[in-house]
Amino acid sequence: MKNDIIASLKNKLIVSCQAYEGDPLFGGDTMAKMAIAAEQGGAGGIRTNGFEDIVSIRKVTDLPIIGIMKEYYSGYDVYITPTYKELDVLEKTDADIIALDCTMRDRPDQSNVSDLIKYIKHDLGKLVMADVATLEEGIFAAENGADLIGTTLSGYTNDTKGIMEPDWDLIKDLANVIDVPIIAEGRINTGEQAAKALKLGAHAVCIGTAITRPEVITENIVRKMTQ
Ligand SMILES: CC(=O)N[C@H](C=O)[C@@H](O)[C@H](O)[C@H](O)COP(=O)(O)O
Repeated sequence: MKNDIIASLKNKLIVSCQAYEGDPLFGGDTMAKMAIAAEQGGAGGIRTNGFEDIVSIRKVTDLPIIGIMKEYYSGYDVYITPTYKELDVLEKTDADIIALDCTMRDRPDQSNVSDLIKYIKHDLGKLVMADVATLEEGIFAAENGADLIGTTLSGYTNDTKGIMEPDWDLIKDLANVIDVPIIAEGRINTGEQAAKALKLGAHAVCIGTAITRPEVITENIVRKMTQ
């Protein structure tokens, strides 16, 4: 069953359906509609944030769901499923896969990546997607049992800040070095880029902003029109 879920994602597009409080599309109802639209368009999986959105999306699709819970703790940079507290919320959902920050940065509850991965796999019985920013973090997460490795955090840590394109080198290096399937994620905005990620060895591609954040898509177009 678990292997089937991973196999079903091969060469597929995962659409990240996320909106924050204050965003025009915020809410479980709109995120569920986004997920339906993604499925109609041929997506093979959904990534989404928080209890309400996961539950709302599960009601409308059988596609594999990657669930995260973003929580911001003062004094800490880790915010994608940072502590056991968020895992205990995600446990109550039907997300198939739980994604979490697997960088080496300090976590608010002093937990560590290795124990968190074990907890998700063995105690919660769910698949683990490790969101990383570097090759070393990807290798560490794979060695510690992660089922999928995502390039999600490249460009968003002190070490990797300033990368504006998808991190092609990271996608390629992870795919070459690690047996665990790689999800190419972060700043992939076109079909051509998604196809390139697969060619570099990614198992699947996850796209958010370019599909599900119309305010950002609009802003980018308007900016180009006024340049
Ligand atoms: C760094 C971070 O917090 N990434 C988040 C992870 O869930 C989301 O905000 C991104 O939208 C997602 O990774 C997809 O990336 P993009 O939106 O670039 O296609």
